[in-house]
Amino acid sequence: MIRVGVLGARGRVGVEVCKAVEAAADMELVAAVDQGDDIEGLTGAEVVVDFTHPDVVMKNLEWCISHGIHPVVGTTGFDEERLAAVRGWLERFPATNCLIAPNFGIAAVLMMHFAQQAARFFESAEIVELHHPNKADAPSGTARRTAELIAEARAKAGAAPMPDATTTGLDGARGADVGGVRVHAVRLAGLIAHQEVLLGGDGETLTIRHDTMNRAAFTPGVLLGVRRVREVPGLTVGLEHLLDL
Ligand SMILES: NC(=O)C1=CN([C@@H]2O[C@H](COP(=O)(O)OP(=O)(O)OC[C@H]3O[C@@H](n4cnc5c(N)ncnc54)[C@H](OP(=O)(O)O)[C@@H]3O)[C@@H](O)[C@H]2O)C=CC1
Ligand SMILES: O=C(O)C1=N[C@H](C(=O)O)C[C@H](O)C1
Repeated sequence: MIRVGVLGARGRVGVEVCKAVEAAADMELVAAVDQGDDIEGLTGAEVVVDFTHPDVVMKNLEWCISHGIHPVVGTTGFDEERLAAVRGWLERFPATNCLIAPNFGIAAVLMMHFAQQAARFFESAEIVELHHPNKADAPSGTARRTAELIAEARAKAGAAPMPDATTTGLDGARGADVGGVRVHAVRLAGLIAHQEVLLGGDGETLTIRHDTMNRAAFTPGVLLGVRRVREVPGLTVGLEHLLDL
């Protein structure tokens, strides 16, 4: 039995993660911790799943790693500086590993993978992410990661800058620039989590769309991470590394 703790246990995703861990035959939910609870309650867990908030996740990770607990992290807001800090903590505690995934949905991981594969065949690529209005961050971690993957694929292929003759207009109208890829964030009541990757070329376009219908959709990926994190040394970023893509 894997002893699992959950941070953000009363949150939208945390609730689903607790249910999934409790239903898994090879796991035991030993601690469910949320805002105002004592993090020391996680002592005794082998793996901790974190779905909290970008403002608190770094403190949580430092605590878990320094206590020899392997974190599986869904919380977003990671940039290179944050990832470097996590790598530094893991170097000090080399028996501890960490998985950070901007999206634990299997279909979302495939969407990112397909976008990366397609990127080099098109002149233009833009991303539209659409989420519920209670989301803390913009753009989404998924959109930011997708843009990075597209930018990497374009650079590797020696692609020219994307055509864009815009010189005037309202600030923000062209979205955020992530490595040269424009990312547009929609926040709309009724939505959960969705993304379109728009690719355009000579006389044709390709749209890759992903839709999350409920938050239980993240749990098979989270359980996979919990099962595998102890075997994958150091820091792993992205669930794709645990899938045979
Ligand atoms: N990687 C993935 O597949 C996915 C990632 N996410 C990301 O996960 C994060 C959480 O999303 P979501 O569940 O919608 O958010 P919620 O706000 O619904 O849940 C977060 C929970 O964490 C609690 N919390 C805040 N600070 C702490 C703390 N220091 N210790 C313990 N608990 C704390 C919050 O309490 P309170 O409300 O009182 O502050 C809340 O109950 C976001 O960054 C989101 O982008 C979401 C979906 C999928
Ligand atoms: O906050 C959310 O809801 C989600 N956050 C993650 C992100 O920022 O990419 C994953 C998914 O989009 C849902």
